[in-house]
Amino acid sequence: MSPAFAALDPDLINRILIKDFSHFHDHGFSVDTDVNPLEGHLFNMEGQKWRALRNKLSPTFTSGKLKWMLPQISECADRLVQVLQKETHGEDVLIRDYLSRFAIDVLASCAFGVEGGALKDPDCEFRRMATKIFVPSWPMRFKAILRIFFPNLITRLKMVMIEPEVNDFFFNITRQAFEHRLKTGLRRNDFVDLLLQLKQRGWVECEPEDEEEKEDNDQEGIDPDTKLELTDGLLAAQSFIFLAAGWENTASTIGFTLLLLARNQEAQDRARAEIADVKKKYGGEITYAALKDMVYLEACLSESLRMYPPIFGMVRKCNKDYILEDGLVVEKGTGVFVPISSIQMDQAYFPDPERYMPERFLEENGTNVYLPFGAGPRICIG
Ligand code: HEM
Repeated sequence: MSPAFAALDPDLINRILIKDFSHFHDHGFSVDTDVNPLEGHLFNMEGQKWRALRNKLSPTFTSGKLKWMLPQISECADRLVQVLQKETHGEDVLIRDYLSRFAIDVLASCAFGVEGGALKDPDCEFRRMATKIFVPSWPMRFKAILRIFFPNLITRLKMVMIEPEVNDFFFNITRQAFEHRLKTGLRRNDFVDLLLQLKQRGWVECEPEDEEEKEDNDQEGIDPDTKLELTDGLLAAQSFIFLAAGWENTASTIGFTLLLLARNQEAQDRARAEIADVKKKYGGEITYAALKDMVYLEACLSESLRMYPPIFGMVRKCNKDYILEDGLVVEKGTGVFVPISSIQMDQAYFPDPERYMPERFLEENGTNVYLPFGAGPRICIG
């Protein structure tokens, strides 16, 4: 077993994630993409390869591209409302399940270009396969635990880490989507279109409005010119992480926000009034600009992410000895942990931390202790 180091001081966290990132650029999960091609995604990639892939993928996650995908997201939201109206009959329901079905339909549509169908049929094939990523079989769970304690064993023994059925399902729908679009010329304004652009040209076009969002990730020790072969396997792995990283995080964020608003009538009334006002201003339509105008609703989501961050902590592997201010050395190979939820619930940084106060986020406070999406070059890309 290897030693680990937990960073609790905000300045130190800031140095690890941003200023001295070149010592901590990897998450530290060993993967063998020949055996597990779907594991070759951005989250698992390390060093030069990660840098090269992040440079290629970051233009696919600008607000301009999100605007593109809004019609697909709105369509799923309308379906969610219809299903709730049809199935609930004014009675209590487990909203978390509906949100999970909504999120999977959005991701199926945006990341794979297919209709997930989970809102219509909770047992649809897409949802069954996606569920197996989070609730794997017992042998897969055993291997996942083995990986935590003996990461190298998994790669040395060439163990399969994703159920073959799940691997084939997601690999095939991405390949079929590529083939279909190449044959028919169909464009859907989704992630598949962007991955196809990458496959064909090697880069994704940036709208002029997206220029200022371009990431500047030329970090010390990482060569931005590393060549990366954009195979179908590598591209399918990126749709796969879009699903794996986006599904539960999105459903849980909306779920907790609804719960907190249900418990805080004043905040709920203010959010409802804002939505009604903004809808009126935009002629009853929820456009991208209208969403940007819902500042209180955004503060409600931010406060919910403070209290219940879906990812409670971040991990890093120290890739180059690092000397702390008191002279202590964090040696190369040491695991580093940043506990997001404990910092965000610390009253030194957020007074009265148990209280739901969206107002905290109405003013730009430049805090470096609010980390639900991480920070620095490896911040959540979604
Ligand atoms: C409420 C929703 C979400 C939360 C709270 C969240 C949070 C996070 C966090 C904490 C990290 C780790 C950052 C680090 O290690 O420094 C991360 C990484 C990542 N997230 Fe998200 N995420 C969310 C939604 C999404 C969505 C919708 C996508 C879809 C594309 C996504 C894709 C990723 C990817 C690919 C990474 C790895 C980035 C890299 O290593 O360069 N996330 N996310």
